[in-house]
Amino acid sequence: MIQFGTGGFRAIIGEDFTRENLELLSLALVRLIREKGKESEPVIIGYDRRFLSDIAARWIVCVFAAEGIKTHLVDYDAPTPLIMFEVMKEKVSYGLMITASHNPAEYNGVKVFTSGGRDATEEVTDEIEAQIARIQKPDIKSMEYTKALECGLVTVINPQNEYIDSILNVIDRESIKKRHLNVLLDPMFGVSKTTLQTILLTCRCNVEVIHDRHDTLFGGRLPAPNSSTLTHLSQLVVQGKYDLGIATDGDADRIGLIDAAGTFIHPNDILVLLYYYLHEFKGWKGAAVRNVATTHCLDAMAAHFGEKCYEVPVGFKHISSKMEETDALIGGESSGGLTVRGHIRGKDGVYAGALLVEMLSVIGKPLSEVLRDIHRRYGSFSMSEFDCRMTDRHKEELKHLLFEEKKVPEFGVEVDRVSYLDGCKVYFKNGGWVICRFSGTEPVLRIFCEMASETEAEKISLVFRKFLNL
Ligand SMILES: O=P(O)(O)OC[C@H]1O[C@H](O)[C@H](O)[C@@H](O)[C@@H]1O
Repeated sequence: MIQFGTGGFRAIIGEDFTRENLELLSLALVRLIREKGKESEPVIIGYDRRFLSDIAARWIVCVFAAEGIKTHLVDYDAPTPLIMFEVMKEKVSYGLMITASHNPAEYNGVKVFTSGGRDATEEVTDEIEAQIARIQKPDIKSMEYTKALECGLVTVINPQNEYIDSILNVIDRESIKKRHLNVLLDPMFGVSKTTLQTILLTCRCNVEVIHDRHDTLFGGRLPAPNSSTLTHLSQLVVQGKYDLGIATDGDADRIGLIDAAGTFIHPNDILVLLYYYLHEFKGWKGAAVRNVATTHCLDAMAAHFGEKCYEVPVGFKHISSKMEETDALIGGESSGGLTVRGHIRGKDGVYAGALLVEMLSVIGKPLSEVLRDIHRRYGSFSMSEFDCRMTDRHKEELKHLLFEEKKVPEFGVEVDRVSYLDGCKVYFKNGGWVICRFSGTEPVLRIFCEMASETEAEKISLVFRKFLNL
């Protein structure tokens, strides 16, 4: 079955990530493209380093070719944001990326992009799902790959230089050059190495890279940059006296950061630091957009700047839409994805990495010190994150309790309101909050809580867990 979640269609290889399903999805998109009258435009296709990604890309372009729709194939493992960039640059309506992003190695998937280089909205993915439901299997045709190339239905393209230059053109290269920073890059066996290393080397940083061989098992780790997966990077940053450690997830749209002291800088803090830097140092004005599970420190900062901060459900497509609607300066999520106005509408770990190096060069202070100043000024915010794997049956039981009976526990803190925008989020009168939601990318339930201190956040999270017997 093909079902789109928070970030595209993701499934276990051989279970639902199969040739048959990918061909179905391709034909569904072909039909949608015809319905929208966009059949004269090429579709941009890219893939990452996961098992079967390159082969899957060929299955897909061959279906498009058989239907007479042209595709432009980036025929090497590339970052997701590079494919989004190409969709934006070529001013086409659709693009596809074969990736399951940060999911475990047994997964693969497809992300769909639309005009401007952004994740397809739910409306678009619903339309694709509806098209899929109407397709009979014998309808599917496929052209031989070499033939598709010969008749110009598939064109192999390489937009890497333009993507790299688009980032180099907006960052402050001269300030970075002056600092001669030592950066340790961890692509987590994924796809950021060439682009991010080239950008940083152009800015005269000394860049060393770890975990860069092609390993479809991602070295046995989850290709998601978080405090537990980046322990090796953190040790090496300290041992090698690097100024910064930068990690990106499997398809390089998310970022993880380790400071010179080996401390993991949470994506919430990355967002806050960047918003502060862009607004106060670069003079780039505008609102911030965050999802329901991201720090409210952004709200406090935005209020102080006389700007707005908008809240949306989890999923970068919602961030992109809100940024478009409000012309916001920055948008991001606590899961490590962010983008800035003027670049692609989707999240970009490569661009975020370059901006963070610029920020470090310009501010010239350790990030932990800048964060301390920020918290002194805008208040103290501490987040506790809890993930729990669950079966479909257990999920249904909890859904009933939370969303039909609408029950929440007694937290012992005054409640301001409860929202069901995405999951169940309880806002407290003291500015803290707790959210309980089912992931749209993995079979897990997430409970995130933000309070003024870590102890309080843990305490509230525990109340929710006990209430749900987790
Ligand atoms: O919490 P989840 O539903 O698993 O989503 C976690 C993240 O997954 C993907 O990376 C999406 O692109 C993000 O927008 C989302 O924040």
